[in-house]
Amino acid sequence: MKTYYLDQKPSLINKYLLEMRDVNIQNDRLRFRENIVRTGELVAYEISKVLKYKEIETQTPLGIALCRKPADTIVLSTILRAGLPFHQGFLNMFDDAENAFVSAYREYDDDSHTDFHVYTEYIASPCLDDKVLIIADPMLATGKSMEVGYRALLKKGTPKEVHIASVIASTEAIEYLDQCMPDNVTLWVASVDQKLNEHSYIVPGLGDAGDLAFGEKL
Ligand SMILES: O=P(O)(O)OC[C@H]1O[C@H](OP(=O)(O)OP(=O)(O)O)[C@H](O)[C@@H]1O
Ligand SMILES: O=c1cc[nH]c(=O)[nH]1
Ligand SMILES: [Mg+2]
Repeated sequence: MKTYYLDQKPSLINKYLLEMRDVNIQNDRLRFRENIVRTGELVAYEISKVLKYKEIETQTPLGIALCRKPADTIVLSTILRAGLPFHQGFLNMFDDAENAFVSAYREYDDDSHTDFHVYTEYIASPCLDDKVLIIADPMLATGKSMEVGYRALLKKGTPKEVHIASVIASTEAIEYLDQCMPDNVTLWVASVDQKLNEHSYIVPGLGDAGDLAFGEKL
């Protein structure tokens, strides 16, 4: 699985990551969501550089200009709920894309909140046959939500190319996805952290992305 690490080069992604991680800044929910949106926009721009384009002659007021646009239909998909602002960032850039939504949630096996299974309940997706599928989820901790979401989406068709995008991924999640995803999948991560804690949260990470964006859930 080809993987791009986007914080390795200087860009504003680094500043947005700092603000999302900082315990004194991240509790401003409006800023937290906006930083995820903005990171989504920048990751989408990076992905846009590897897509195929077709040439189109377009009429300007003064003549014909040869322009280009993405050749394939793009489907933006996300995993509810933390994925919503990240998805919005992608949609700001790929404004005429089709869209898909999958829910995934952890169900812990006991009160210690260590072992869990990931279930998916809801899916709304267009046909994915021969399209470019981008799956955006800000956090890849164990990688299981992404795997479950990806498998649920594949019931809606066979994309020609798949891009997985995340804000923070653990090394474990990258290794996990590397062994369970096929060759036509490319991973784009803003940043990588080495550790997971006993609850499978990324350390240092940023905490719970869904709660920071939308508030705590029961
Ligand atoms: O790689 P994993 O170990 O599967 O963990 C990552 C998942 O955790 C977060 O969602 P969460 O389960 O917190 O749900 P939420 O979006 O409703 O907060 C995140 O958005 C991923 O979907
Ligand atoms: O670190 C993590 C792991 C799962 N979900 C999150 O929001 N953060
Ligand atoms: Mg959460």
